[in-house]
Amino acid sequence: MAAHTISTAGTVNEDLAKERAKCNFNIEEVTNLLDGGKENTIKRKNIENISLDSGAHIDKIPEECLGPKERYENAVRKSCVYAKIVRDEVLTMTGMESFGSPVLRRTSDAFFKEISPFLLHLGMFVPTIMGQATPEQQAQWLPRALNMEILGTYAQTELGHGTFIRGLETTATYDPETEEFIFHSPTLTAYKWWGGGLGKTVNYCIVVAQLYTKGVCYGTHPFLVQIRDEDTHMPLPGVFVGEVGPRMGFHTADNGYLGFDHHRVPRMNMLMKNAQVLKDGTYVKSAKHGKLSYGTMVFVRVELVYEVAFNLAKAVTIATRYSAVRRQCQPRPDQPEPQILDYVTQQHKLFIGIATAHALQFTGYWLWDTFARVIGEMKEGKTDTLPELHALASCLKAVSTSDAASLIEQCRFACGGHGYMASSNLPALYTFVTATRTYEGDYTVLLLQTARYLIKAWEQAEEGKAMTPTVSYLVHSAYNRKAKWDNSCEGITRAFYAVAAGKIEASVNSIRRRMKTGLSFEDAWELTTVQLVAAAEAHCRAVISDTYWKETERMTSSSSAAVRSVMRQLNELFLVYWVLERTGDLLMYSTISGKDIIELQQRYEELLSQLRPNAVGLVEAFDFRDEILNSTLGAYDGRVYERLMEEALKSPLNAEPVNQSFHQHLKPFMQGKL
Ligand SMILES: CCCCCCCC/C=C\CCCCCCCCCCCCCCCC(=O)SCCNC(=O)CCNC(=O)[C@H](O)C(C)(C)COP(=O)(O)OP(=O)(O)OC[C@H]1O[C@@H](n2cnc3c(N)ncnc32)[C@H](O)[C@@H]1OP(=O)(O)O
Ligand SMILES: Cc1cc2nc3c(=O)[nH]c(=O)nc-3n(C[C@H](O)[C@H](O)[C@H](O)COP(=O)(O)OP(=O)(O)OC[C@H]3O[C@@H](n4cnc5c(N)ncnc54)[C@H](O)[C@@H]3O)c2cc1C
Repeated sequence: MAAHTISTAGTVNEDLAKERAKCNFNIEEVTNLLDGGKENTIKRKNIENISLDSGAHIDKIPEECLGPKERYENAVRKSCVYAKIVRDEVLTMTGMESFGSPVLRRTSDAFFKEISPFLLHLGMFVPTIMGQATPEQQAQWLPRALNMEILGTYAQTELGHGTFIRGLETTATYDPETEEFIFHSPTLTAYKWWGGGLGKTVNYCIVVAQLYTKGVCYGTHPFLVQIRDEDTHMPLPGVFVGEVGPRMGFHTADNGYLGFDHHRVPRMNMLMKNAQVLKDGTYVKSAKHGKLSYGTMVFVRVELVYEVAFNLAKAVTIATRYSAVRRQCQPRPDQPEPQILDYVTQQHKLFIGIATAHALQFTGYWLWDTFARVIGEMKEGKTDTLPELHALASCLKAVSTSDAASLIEQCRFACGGHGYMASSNLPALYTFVTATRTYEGDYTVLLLQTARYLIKAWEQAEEGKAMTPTVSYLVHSAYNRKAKWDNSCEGITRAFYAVAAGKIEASVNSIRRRMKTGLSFEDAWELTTVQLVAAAEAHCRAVISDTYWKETERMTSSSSAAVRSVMRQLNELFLVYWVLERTGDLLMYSTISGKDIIELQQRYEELLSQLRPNAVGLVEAFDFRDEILNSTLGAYDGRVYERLMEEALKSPLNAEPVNQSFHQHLKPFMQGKL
C-alpha cells in the first residue's frame, strides 16, 4: 500500500464539478443528436447496461501488465464472455439488426483495452460472405458464422504484397477431376501475413488467391477456406499457420501468417456471387464491374470513418476532463495555479479534437448512407456510381484515419507525463488508431486512387460532360479560378472547393506539360504524385467541411438555441482552424487577404474562449461510461491521482517488496561479487 493513499471513492473532483455547473447547454440534447435521436440513446444505454452491469469485463490485473501469451488468452476469454452476453441477452432483446452495430462495437471497448481476436470475424469475414457469396452459399455458411460456431478472418495481404492486390502470389488451381481448388504458396513471399485472429483463434478464413483454371489465370478471387479442424483446432494437412510476433499495437489480435502446400478445397468454396468456376472448369464472370471483389475493403473503409471518430471522441474526453482537474504553473503572482484547460494553447490542442470528432462522425454517417444507396443501386444492376463511392471512401478513409491518429497523439501530449501512462488509455488508443492509416489501404495509395478519379473528372468537366455530385464543383471552377473570399461557413467551404479545383488543375497541367516532353502518361503521373496526393487531400477536406457544415445546420434545425449555438461555434472553429492551416493555398486560389487572415486568427481565439466554459459539457455529451473510456485520467469523478496510484499498485512488480533480481544480479553486481 502506498503511504499517501487516501480513499476518496464516491467523491467527485471539485474542479470537474464546477465545470459541469458552468455548461450553458443541455448535454443530453447533444447526446441525443450524436446518437441520432433520443430513442437511440435509450437503446444504447440499455445495451450498455445489459453488457456491463454484471462486471464481467473487469480485469484483476491490467491487461498491459500481462505477458503476450496471457494477454491473448485473457482476450479470448473475454471475447467469449462478451459474445455470450451479446448472443443470449442483447440480441434476444434487440433482434439481429444490432449484430455488428456501432453500439456493440462501442460497448466492446469495456472488455478490450485493445482489440478482440474476434474483430476480423465480425468486421470482415461475415461481411465478405454477405457481400461476395451467392444466396445458396450464404444459406450454408452465414447461420454458423453469425452464431459463431465457426470463426473466420480475412487473409489477403502477403509477406511480399499488401497494396498491390494483383501481385498476390497464392494460387488456387482448379482440378476438374476432384472438383476442388488446390491452394498453394509457391514462395516465401506468398505467405499470407497480418490476418487478425489468424494466428491462433480462427478455423476458417477468406483467402484471396490467383485463380487458375484450364491453364489460364483469371486474377485474384475470394475463397472460404477451412484451415483448422473444427474439433481439435489443429491446422489441417498442407496448412502452415501461426502468429506474426510482437507489433506496435494490436497485441491481442493474434495477427497471423498462413501458407499452403497443395491444400485442397471444394469448388463450391469459391465465393461465387461475382464469378464462377463450373464443374468442368469453365470460368464465368457475372459481375458488371471488374472490382466488385474488392467490395469488403470499400465497406470497411466506410466504417473506419466513424470508427476513428469514436476513438478520437474517447481521447478528447479523457484529455479534456484531465485538463479541468490538472493545475500547473503560476502565470499571475499571488494567484492559485490555473487549471491547464485555461491555457489558450491547451484549448487550441483540444477543441479541434472535439470538433473533428463531430466532423468525422457526421461525415462517416453521410458516407454510410451514400454506400447504402450505391449498394442498393448495384442490386438493380447499376454500377456507374461505384467509382465515385470508391474515390470518396478512399480519400475519407485516408484523411480521417490520419487526422484522428494525429489528434489522439495531441491529446496524449496535452496530458503531459501522465498521458504516457498505459492506464491513461491514450497510448493504446494511439497505437490502435495509427494502424488504421495503414491497414485497409495505405494513406498515400488511397489518396492516389481518389486522384485518378479527380483527374478524369477534370477532363470530363473540360469536355462539358455531366458530373457526379461530389465533383460537380469542378464545372464552375473552370470559369472561376480565384474564389471570392467570404468568411461565412458557406464561403469558407466554397473556398476549400476552389483550392481543390486549383490543385487538380495544377496536377493536370503538370502531367500534360511532362507528356509534351515525351514522357509516357505513367511517368508523367509518377512525377506529379506529390501534387496529386495534395489535390486529393484538398478535395477530401472540402467534402468533410461541406458535410460537417450542412449536417450541423440540418441536425440542429429543431434544437434549443443554446445547443444550436454551441454546435455552430464548434463547426465554425473547425472551418477557421483549417483556413489558418491552409492560408498559403487560400492566398493562391481565393481572394483572401492578409487582413482577412488576421481577422480570422482573432475570430479563432474568440471561439476558443467562447467554447471554454462548455468544453467539459461537450465531451460529456459523447456519454462514455467509465468502463468504455478505461482511463485513470478521464473517469467521470476526476479522481485522477487516486486512480493513477490505484492502478500502479496493481502492477505485478509491486506484489513483493524485493524482486528476486536483486539477489540474483543487483546485489552481486553492486557488491563487486559478479
Ligand atoms: C454474436 C456476438 C458478437 C459479439 C461481439 C461483438 C464485438 C464487436 C461488435 C461489432 C464489430 C463490428 C466491426 C466494426 C468495426 C470497424 C472497424 C473495422 C476494423 C477492421 C479491422 C481491419 C483490419 C485490416 C484488414 C485489412 O487490412 S485487409 C487488406 C486490405 N488491403 C488493402 O486495402 C489493399 C489496398 N489496395 C487496393 O485497394 C488496390 O490494390 C488498389 C491500390 C486500389 C489498386 O488495385 P488494382 O491494381 O487492382 O487497381 P488499379 O489498376 O490501380 O485500378 C483499376 C481501376 O479500378 C479502380 N478500383 C480500384 N479499387 C477499386 C474498388 N475497391 N472499387 C471500385 N473501383 C476500384 C481504380 O480506381 C481504377 O479505376 P480507373 O477508372 O482509374 O481505371
Ligand atoms: C495492424 C494491421 C492489421 C492488418 N490486418 C490485416 C488483415 O486482417 N488482413 C489482411 O489481409 N491484411 C491486413 N493488414 C495488412 C494491410 O492491409 C497492409 O499492410 C496495407 O494494405 C498496406 O500494404 P503494405 O503493407 O503492402 O504496404 P506497402 O504497399 O509496401 O507500403 C509501403 C510504402 O510504400 C508506399 N507505396 C506503395 N505503393 C505505392 C504506390 N503505388 N505509389 C506510391 N507509394 C506507394 C506506401 O505509401 C508506403 O509508404 C493489416 C496491417 C496492419 C498494420
